[in-house]
Amino acid sequence: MTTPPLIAALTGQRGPTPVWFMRQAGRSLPEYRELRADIGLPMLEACLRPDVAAEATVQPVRRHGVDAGIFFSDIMVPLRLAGVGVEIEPGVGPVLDHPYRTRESIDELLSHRYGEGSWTDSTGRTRDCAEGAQSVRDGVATAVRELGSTPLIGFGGAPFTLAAYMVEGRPSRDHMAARALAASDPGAWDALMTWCARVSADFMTAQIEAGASAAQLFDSWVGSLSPRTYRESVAPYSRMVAQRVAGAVSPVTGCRAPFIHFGTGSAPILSDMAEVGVDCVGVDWKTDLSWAIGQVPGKAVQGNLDPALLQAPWHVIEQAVRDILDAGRSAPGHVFNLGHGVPPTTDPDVLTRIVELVHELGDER
Ligand SMILES: Cc1c2[nH]c(c1CCC(=O)O)Cc1[nH]c(c(CCC(=O)O)c1C)Cc1[nH]c(c(CCC(=O)O)c1C)Cc1[nH]c(c(C)c1CCC(=O)O)C2
Repeated sequence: MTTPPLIAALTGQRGPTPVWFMRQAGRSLPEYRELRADIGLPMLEACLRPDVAAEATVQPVRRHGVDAGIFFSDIMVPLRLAGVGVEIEPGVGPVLDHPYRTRESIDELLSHRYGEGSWTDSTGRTRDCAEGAQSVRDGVATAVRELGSTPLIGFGGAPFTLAAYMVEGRPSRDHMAARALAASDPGAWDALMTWCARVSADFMTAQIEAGASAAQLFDSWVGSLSPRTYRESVAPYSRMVAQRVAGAVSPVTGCRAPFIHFGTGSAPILSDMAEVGVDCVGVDWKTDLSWAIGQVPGKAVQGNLDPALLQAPWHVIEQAVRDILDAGRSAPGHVFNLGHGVPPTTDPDVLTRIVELVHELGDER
């Protein structure tokens, strides 16, 4: 069986440049909006319907011809399946029943484990977390079957990004409360970050053992940290996730899942992120790709088209794609992607056209 271009690029083998898009499943697709309207479930419950998760995963692959599916779930799902009260507020993001910023609230959390306990759904019914964890595995297995030879990427949230939502209780611009806790109560911070690392690693492991061939750890909000705080208070926990996930074997490849690590605002810490134990570093749109490649020698890179350019005239997009592909050739491996997620208002035909261009030009690698 030939190695899929995504896996080849992530493992430093020569081959055509693969392309996929963060947030490719979602509101930019009319078929996704129709699917969500038909089922009428809140986001996190929709993620726990195996049929819905599989269909949402496959939709962008079917439409765009991308070289990977990413499992349709959310970084908040493992928290929900550990019994944490959290919802996704449309247009806002994750909102928790209460913040976790005292030692008492964090100690109470430690008794919760991924797939244990219960939660209450939108109809008021008490749901079993173990049933939800099985839905994740079933959704991955269904998506893998429907994807055929196209690999599936499993994912999770990095400990800092999860902890930032938990301490703040909702989205925050600067994560001040989370950063204050790390500085003022290292014991509470260690307990919270260790818990987030374990819950997210268990979620990613479940996806790999159900058939995902690669894995991505999203540290979306890592850009609010100083390099010193990242190295001292965050990197050790991201390393815990990478080490735990490295022990998972995909039944599709028979191997561990190549590990991609992405964050936004990460230029000052790119080399530190690479050192937590990754095969590939995702580069945000604010960072010059050639410079980034120099920061992470020996690693594949992923990215990094500015999502804002998706609104630009085609000649602007084409030149940017060419520049990124040219820069990517100097890395051991390059996966073409955006420098963050697909904006919900994106014209999906533009994404399809970018895939065609990358496939046309990327063969010259
Ligand atoms: C920070 C973060 C979250 N979730 C995620 C991150 C890291 C990626 C990133 O930085 O964008 C990860 C994520 N969330 C989702 C995916 C599935 C893959 C994909 O979308 O392609 C992935 C990989 C589904 C989703 N997760 C969410 C959507 C939008 C839900 C919808 O409107 O249908 C999707 C497709 C909801 C969500 N979930 C979260 C946010 C900020 C939002 C947006 C809220 C909004 O603007 O309405 C938390």
